[in-house]
Amino acid sequence: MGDLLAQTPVEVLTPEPIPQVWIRGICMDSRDAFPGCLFVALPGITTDGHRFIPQAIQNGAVVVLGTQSYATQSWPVPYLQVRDARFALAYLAAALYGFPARAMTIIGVTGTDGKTTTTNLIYQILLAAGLKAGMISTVNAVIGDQVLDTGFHVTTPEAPDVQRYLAQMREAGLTHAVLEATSHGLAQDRVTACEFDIAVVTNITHEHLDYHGSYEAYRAAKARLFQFLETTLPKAQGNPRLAVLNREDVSYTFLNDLVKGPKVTYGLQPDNNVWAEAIRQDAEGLTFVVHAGEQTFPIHSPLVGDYNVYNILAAVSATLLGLGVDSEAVRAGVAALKGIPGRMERIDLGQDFLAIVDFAHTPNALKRALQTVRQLTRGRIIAIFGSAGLRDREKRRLMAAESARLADITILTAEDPRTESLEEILNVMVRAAVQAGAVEGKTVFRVPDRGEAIRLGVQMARPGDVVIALGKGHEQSMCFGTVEYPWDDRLAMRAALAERLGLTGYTMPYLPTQDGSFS
Ligand SMILES: CC(=O)N[C@H]1[C@@H](OP(=O)(O)OP(=O)(O)OC[C@H]2O[C@@H](n3ccc(=O)[nH]c3=O)[C@H](O)[C@@H]2O)O[C@H](CO)[C@@H](O)[C@@H]1O[C@H](C)C(=O)N[C@@H](C)C(=O)N[C@H](CCC(=O)O)C(=O)O
Ligand SMILES: Nc1ncnc2c1ncn2[C@@H]1O[C@H](COP(=O)(O)OP(=O)(O)OP(=O)(O)O)[C@@H](O)[C@H]1O
Repeated sequence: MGDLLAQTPVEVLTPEPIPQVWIRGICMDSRDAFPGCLFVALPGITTDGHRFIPQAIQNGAVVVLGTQSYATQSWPVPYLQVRDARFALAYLAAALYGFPARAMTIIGVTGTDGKTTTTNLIYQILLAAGLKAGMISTVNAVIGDQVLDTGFHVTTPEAPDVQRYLAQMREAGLTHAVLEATSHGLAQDRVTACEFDIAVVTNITHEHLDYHGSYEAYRAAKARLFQFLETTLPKAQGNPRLAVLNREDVSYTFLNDLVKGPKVTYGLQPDNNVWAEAIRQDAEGLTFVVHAGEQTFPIHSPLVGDYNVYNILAAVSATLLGLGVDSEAVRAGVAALKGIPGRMERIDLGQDFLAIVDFAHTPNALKRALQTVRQLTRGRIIAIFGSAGLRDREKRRLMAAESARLADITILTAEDPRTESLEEILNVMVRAAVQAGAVEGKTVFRVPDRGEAIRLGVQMARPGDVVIALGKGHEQSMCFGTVEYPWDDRLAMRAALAERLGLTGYTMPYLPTQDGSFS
């Protein structure tokens, strides 16, 4: 334990000498504690990990680390007091795995919307350049040939998992890793000690203000990714240190002032290091000309949504300018990303209108998604979405109002209400839609059951319309109360389309709202 701590900047406040205990692993949840582990007690939002020290010891923890005063602790195993348990957890996990990030080039991607897409674009470009790359993103972690499911709801895994994935990548001989870093992940030190070489921001708009308290605090959490660039240690393979900033985003001035080291900007204007012109969007995707430093080349992406131009420019900045990847590999990598599950994913059972499932769950993403589908149709847009319980409350109003302005018909429904009242969430949203000009029963509808809502949207569709279900994307469950029910918007959309078309073999997934047991 002492050897491990000596490799980290963690300061132990307990006056006794650090015990020479061999630890077999680190755990932060007493329920997962195992013989020989170090238990890190985290002060949480709902409870406090210190309360579970007895259970962790019972399950086999041989050392405990926490922030409560050592003077008040009396346990049969050593207790180490530190100032910041999450910071200590991250560094100790990195040390336990031999600081895997130091052996690789690490690219971090943060932002409100577009992280997964940009992470995947960078990953594909690295592969096209012949580099051995891995990736940790919302949808999965890819380590060589292995694809690991990172869970339903957490995008950036906990620090011990991040370090374990990185160690697996190093062992598999990978040289590059792309990490999606959420604001929660950054604020909770899940990616601290990841030795970032390149930091990329997509945009910083409105999201998670419930957790962070204010836009400024949310932005500060995202900015940590750029601060990490300053602390990355020299690597044998060199440090391609670079900050990649979106000059056309509201975060730009703040981040530009903060970043003192090398940086590049991207955007649509020619005053950027990387910029785009001659953008064309059709059903086949996006085509445009990229200017990157001294180079100019055409690019085609099968992705739908003009906001993806920004995601692609961010990926070009990180790879071509940051890592010296050539433009052919950039073009091949961008072309290789055909789509991401649940992002502008088309569901086609032969109907005469477009049916789409998208993951937009912020006001900005919803706006961009609806603007995109407007370009794909001369018909009407029927938008179906809700807003999660126990998460940012302010965005409910903003999203409903945005849809009232941009869609022809808005159907408001359940989206992970958790322990909040679904009825109250919908009341707030309907009110905001009406204030923005929608008419209840005519252009805005309240349908608590998500399957019914999708069914209604599909039934209302006329030839040439777009029916778009937003907010759940690739996700595989929906939370009512404290129970996760299996749910997939894509299955629900297929079932609703099949009903309309008279096809058999498709079933609407069950949700508790279907029998009125949860409203
Ligand atoms: C809101 C939030 O960020 N919650 C995180 C937070 O939980 P918390 O503070 O409520 O923890 P707590 O329940 O009070 O427990 C405190 C400590 O006691 C421990 N405990 C608890 C019970 C017990 O019996 N034994 C025990 O040891 C817990 O493991 C924890 O270490 O600390 C936990 C431990 O680090 C995280 O797992 C948990 O993430 C939960 C799973 C979560 O839902 N997070 C979401 C909001 C999240 O992180 N999302 C982001 C953003 C996604 C996006 O941008 O779209 C993400 O990166 O996925
Ligand atoms: N650059 C962008 N600007 C605005 N909206 C975007 C952008 N890129 C993607 N989106 C929208 O955001 C949705 C989610 O995209 P993506 O998964 O790439 O973002 P994310 O930041 O990883 O989201 P999350 O943090 O929730 O995992 C997409 O379905 C699309 O509607």
